[in-house]
Amino acid sequence: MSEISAVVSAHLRDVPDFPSPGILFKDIGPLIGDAQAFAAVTEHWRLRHQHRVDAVAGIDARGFIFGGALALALGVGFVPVRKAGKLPGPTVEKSYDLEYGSATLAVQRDALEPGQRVVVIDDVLATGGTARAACELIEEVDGKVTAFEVVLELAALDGRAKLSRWPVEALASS
Ligand SMILES: O=P(O)(O)OC[C@H]1O[C@H](OP(=O)(O)OP(=O)(O)O)[C@H](O)[C@@H]1O
Ligand SMILES: Nc1ncnc2[nH]cnc12
Repeated sequence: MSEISAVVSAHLRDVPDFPSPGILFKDIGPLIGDAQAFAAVTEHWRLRHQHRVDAVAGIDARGFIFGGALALALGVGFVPVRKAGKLPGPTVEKSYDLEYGSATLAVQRDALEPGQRVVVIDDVLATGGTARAACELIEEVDGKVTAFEVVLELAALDGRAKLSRWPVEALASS
């Protein structure tokens, strides 16, 4: 196990039956509550994406926490991929299914300049529905997705199968 994988794994909390019965929820609370662990994640990604991206996109809501920190560390702008109905002005939207429900994501049409390179950030990759919708939205507003980065991958749910068009990196897997 790599050092960053061990740090992440040591700072995640399992919460059974949340938000609905049968779901084993992976809580990132302890990870972002620990300054050193949070910084280690951000620094790991900064080194991987430095000089390779023009913007960071984060997925509502937990992807905002990690993506915002990474954008600051890289010195690039941040693009929020928000739950629908929250962003003003013209948007593009996409509906999708996730492990415990369904939702719609939105991005502002003018969020990027054509061809800008974007790394998409989230906390958990489960079935992959959320991540695919987010990556497709970035492409719809003319961005180029360089990678999808996630803190934790739930490998048994095979979210990667929905993301074959983009490089996928997970800091830890369970
Ligand atoms: O791979 P999937 O099955 O699509 O699930 C992964 C998504 O589920 C969670 O988001 P949620 O919609 O619960 O939003 P939140 O961050 O606001 O809690 C998580 O933060 C991912 O975005
Ligand atoms: N099991 C899980 N834990 C945390 N976030 C999730 N998003 C989708 N499935 C999840």
